[in-house]
Amino acid sequence: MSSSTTPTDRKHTEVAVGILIDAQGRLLLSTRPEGKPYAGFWEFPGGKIEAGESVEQALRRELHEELGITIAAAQVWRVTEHDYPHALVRLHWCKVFDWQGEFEMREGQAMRWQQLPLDVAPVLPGAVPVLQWMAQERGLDPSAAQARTTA
Ligand SMILES: Nc1nc2c([nH]c(=O)n2[C@H]2C[C@H](O)[C@@H](COP(=O)(O)OP(=O)(O)OP(=O)(O)O)O2)c(=O)[nH]1
Repeated sequence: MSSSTTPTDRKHTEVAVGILIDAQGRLLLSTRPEGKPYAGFWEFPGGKIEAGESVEQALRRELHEELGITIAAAQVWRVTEHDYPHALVRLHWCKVFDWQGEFEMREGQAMRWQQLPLDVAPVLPGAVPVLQWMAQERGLDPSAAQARTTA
């Protein structure tokens, strides 16, 4: 019998992620703040779901904390998983079309509104499938969703 830890032994970290889409169909990406794993990588805004929170509540809290905006209703669109060395994450992706307030980068992150294919890189690996689905929805080649350059 092996006592090693198999991937199924790891507990998922539940994460709420917002795909903010503006009137021109652009997507909001921001950089991961210093001090976090993958600092400087581009990601969609969001964060860990706390005990007792729904995905929507967690997303509303995180976007307020990180960006200073208040979102209207948000429904889960897709759920994905990614196994990082630092955590096994389950990502609950919500498209968000309505929000109130002015954007403020409260964690010192950079932010860009992006069309596909992106012109920022590198992107957090756990966000790649979602970029491919978004590209597919727009009739673009999914493999070209990310920037060709490496930043
Ligand atoms: N926000 C966000 N997280 C993502 C994306 N893709 C992806 O794999 N993740 C992963 C990275 C992290 O392991 C996890 C989010 O955790 P986090 O550390 O950013 O969350 P948090 O702000 O609540 O962190 P904390 O400092 O409060 O602990 O989800 C994405 O596009 N956006």
